[in-house]
Amino acid sequence: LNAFQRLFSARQLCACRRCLTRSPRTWLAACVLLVLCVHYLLLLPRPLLTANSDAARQRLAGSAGPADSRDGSSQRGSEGGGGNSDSGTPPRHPRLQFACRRSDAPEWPVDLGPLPAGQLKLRSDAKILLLVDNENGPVTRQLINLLEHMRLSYKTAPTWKPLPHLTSSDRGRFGAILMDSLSAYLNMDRWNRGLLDRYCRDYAVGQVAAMLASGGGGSGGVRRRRQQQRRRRQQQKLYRNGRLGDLPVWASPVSIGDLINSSSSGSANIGIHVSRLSPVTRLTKSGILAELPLPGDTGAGHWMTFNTSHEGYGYVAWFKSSNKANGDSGGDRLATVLSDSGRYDGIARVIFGYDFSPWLHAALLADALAWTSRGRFAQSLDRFVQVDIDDVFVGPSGLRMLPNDVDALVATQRRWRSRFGLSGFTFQLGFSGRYFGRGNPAENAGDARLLTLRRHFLWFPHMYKHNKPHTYAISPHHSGVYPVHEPLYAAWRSVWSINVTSTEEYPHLRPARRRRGFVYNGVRVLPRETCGIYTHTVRLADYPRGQQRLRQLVLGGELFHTVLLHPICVFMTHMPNYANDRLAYYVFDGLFNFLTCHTNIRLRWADPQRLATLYFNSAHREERQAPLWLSPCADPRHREIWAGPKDLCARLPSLLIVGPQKTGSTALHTFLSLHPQLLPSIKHPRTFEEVQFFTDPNYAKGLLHYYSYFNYTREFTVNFTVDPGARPIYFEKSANYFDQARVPGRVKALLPSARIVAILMDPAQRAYSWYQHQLAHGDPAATNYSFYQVITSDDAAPREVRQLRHRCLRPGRYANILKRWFRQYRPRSVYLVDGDQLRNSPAQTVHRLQRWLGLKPQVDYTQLLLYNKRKGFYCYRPVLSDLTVERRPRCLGKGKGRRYPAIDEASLAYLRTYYRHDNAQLYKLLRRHSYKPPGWLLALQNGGKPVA
Ligand SMILES: Nc1ncnc2c1ncn2[C@@H]1O[C@H](COP(=O)(O)OS(=O)(=O)O)[C@@H](OP(=O)(O)O)[C@H]1O
Repeated sequence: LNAFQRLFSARQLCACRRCLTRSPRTWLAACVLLVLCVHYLLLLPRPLLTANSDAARQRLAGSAGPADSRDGSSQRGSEGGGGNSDSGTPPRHPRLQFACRRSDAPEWPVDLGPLPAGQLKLRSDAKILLLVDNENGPVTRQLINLLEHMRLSYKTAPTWKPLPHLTSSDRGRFGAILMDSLSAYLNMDRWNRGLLDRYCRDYAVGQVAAMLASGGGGSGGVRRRRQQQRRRRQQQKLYRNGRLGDLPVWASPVSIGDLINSSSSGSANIGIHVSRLSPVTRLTKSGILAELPLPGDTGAGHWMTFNTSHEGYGYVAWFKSSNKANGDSGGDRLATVLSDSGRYDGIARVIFGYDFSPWLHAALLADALAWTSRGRFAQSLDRFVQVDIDDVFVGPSGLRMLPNDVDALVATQRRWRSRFGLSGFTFQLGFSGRYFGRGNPAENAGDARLLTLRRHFLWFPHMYKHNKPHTYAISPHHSGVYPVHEPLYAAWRSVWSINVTSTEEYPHLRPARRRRGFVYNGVRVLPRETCGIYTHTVRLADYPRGQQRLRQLVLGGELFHTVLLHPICVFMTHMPNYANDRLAYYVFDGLFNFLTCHTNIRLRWADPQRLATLYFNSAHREERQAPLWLSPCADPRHREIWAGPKDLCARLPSLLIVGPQKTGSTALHTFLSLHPQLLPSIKHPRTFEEVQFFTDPNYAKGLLHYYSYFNYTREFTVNFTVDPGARPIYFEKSANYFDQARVPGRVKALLPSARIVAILMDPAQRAYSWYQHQLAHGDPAATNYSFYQVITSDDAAPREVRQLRHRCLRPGRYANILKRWFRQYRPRSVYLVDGDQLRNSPAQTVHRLQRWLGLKPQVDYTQLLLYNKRKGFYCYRPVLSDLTVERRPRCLGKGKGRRYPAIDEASLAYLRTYYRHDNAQLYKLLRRHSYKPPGWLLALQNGGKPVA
């Protein structure tokens, strides 16, 4: 009836009724017409007729093809009602087709038993321990990528080395153990394996591991080859009888090619069946049949399949070749993902027989982590999706939206709301008024239609004349959003009260998994994701590097991963994606269909205000911080859009003395300042020579704040005539940079080619010096507790004592801290000063440093630094602007080089033990990177005897 009503207008229908009542001949004609219609309807494709039947529902829900063609036809109706009836053209946009199938395999036994109970005393910020056999291997990279996507914190440790500390103060540090290679775990040395298993049992921590048929890939390098050989040997040892070490599981590799060939009807009937009953599946829809080859599969060919008869094990996913269909004997089923509820040895496990490149394994990995951790690492099933359309009026004539495209926009909103549960879904349109009505007549009609239907959408001001304020605004990155265009944020707040926006890191995008939101100047900035379509992607046939790429991106690729693993996704699309081939519908319909077919994800929509509240209040609390300030100097496009002072790039420091505290950093800073080419930062009234920009709360003050420390005229410093080729080097010293975890990344982002100087002195002496410093400042913890009491205090001690202990001990763990810096800077950009040498022979120390910095001219520090008997330290002779040197040396302030009793024996002994492991690590680290270890470290490694 609906179809009839659509085919004929109301007037035609009434006329028809009048005819029917008048003549019997018309009655006859009507009957013939009716018979023809019935006949036609019976010939219609079955899914339409049996939409409620089970089979049809599967096909409709799963296959974007038939479902969408139905939707397409109804949408066609609505589009036709608006624009297409004008032109009479059929819908132009392509549809993304894929098979959505349900498993019909008999269910495999499942482990319904409870997970083992342990003490469950985990630290509240429990991490995942990622045990890797191949640090740079593809599986490790995949795992790290997925963990970053899920924002789960992790610690990587090699399987063949001693395990990291698993507990701290009676609490477990790790909530799950993830491994790139089960065979490496099974071949671990007995002590490590015992320790790990014991930890897992005691703290009810599960294990998730991959077991590859090939034993892990990788090529090149002698070391790499040796590792491969080792792995191969491990595998061979493991397969002697096919049993996986001491687990009651047998494994055998299987080739997908062979499986497909052996199937009677080709690849169509080969797939991975996901259990309907397994307790592991959560994000992944149970009972699906994922077709092979799986989208996202990098195609290594061989899968590892498992077999077990132990009742504690359950099959999460398996192959079943169709030529043995309905094989209730179970002989043709080959498990690819296996779960172990822990009834065998008290440890819950999930084992994967392939890497994590296929989307199914990415989803099952998230499920496995949630299951083995009893929900600790479980994400919500809600996924909020917002779609922005940039520059709705901007585009060359011939590519812009027509009235029917605008109607399709409204119809799509409605369809997504009802079909995908995106209740209230509304497109956000970027208003760029300057370009309104700049197309051909049909396109101008499209622009007009957009305005007529304006209330169907949300709008944000964008680009030219931001005269449509709304509480959500997109940063116009053309005018310099990145790092953050500070005046723009200020204007948003003060003029339009805008407090939410989203942004990309223009012009260098980070991969989706690394994008983070931030709050700046009261504006909450959500990270924006890319969905593979841009202004220039207009037609599917012309999609860059082939349409197959876009297909893969949606069906299990990066875009699928983005929504699968991120609770909140803001996508930026562009006006031409909704005209022409309407690629936006191709992408999002395909994506939503694929997600609803294969996962239990609940698609949601919220307006930007709510979205920002959700994002910053719950899921990403830690992101309520300042943005990461990137250098506007590194890229010409950045420099072009930088709206701040033009000499910023020349003035940003290229040398940083990072501490740690109490190692002589002030002395080094003062001595370096004597050099005419080195220009220190302006003094701060409270922190003196220290800028402390990269630590909180100063970091939030922004780039201009940092710049202000270096914005002075040359007269401020000594006006030497230096080598004409030499340029001034701005530098700063902040001793608290060294051990703050966020600082190396922040420094690298803003000063990518800076040189870093750190001073290493005996950590025991450093800890004691800090205690004396606090004592001199009247710190109650230092006043009321002895040094020994402070450093040996435990978690039951008063808060201020624990804090002091922390500040005494933590910066001395040099190896761990230096590794953080080495992750950002190559060792050749990091100079390490021996603290004892700086104190006892500063001239030689600074000479070496000025050579490393390549300074011209070289300054003779033996003339400038003189030992002062009264002070017991070296003092300096200031250099005057007329190149003369002051006669009377000046010493550092009374807070540097204090007089206090020597450290007591008991404290020293305690600290020697405390730092033993760290010092050994430091020694190795320095050797590995070809540094000469400082004298005190050599002496300690030499059993306390000084080394010549
Ligand atoms: N020439 C000279 N003059 C004075 N002091 C010197 C000098 N060379 C090294 N030292 C040692 O520097 C220690 C202070 O370190 P910092 O400047 O890094 O301290 S701070 O973190 O900036 O507060 C300071 O620590 P204390 O002896 O505990 O006061 C000194 O041991």
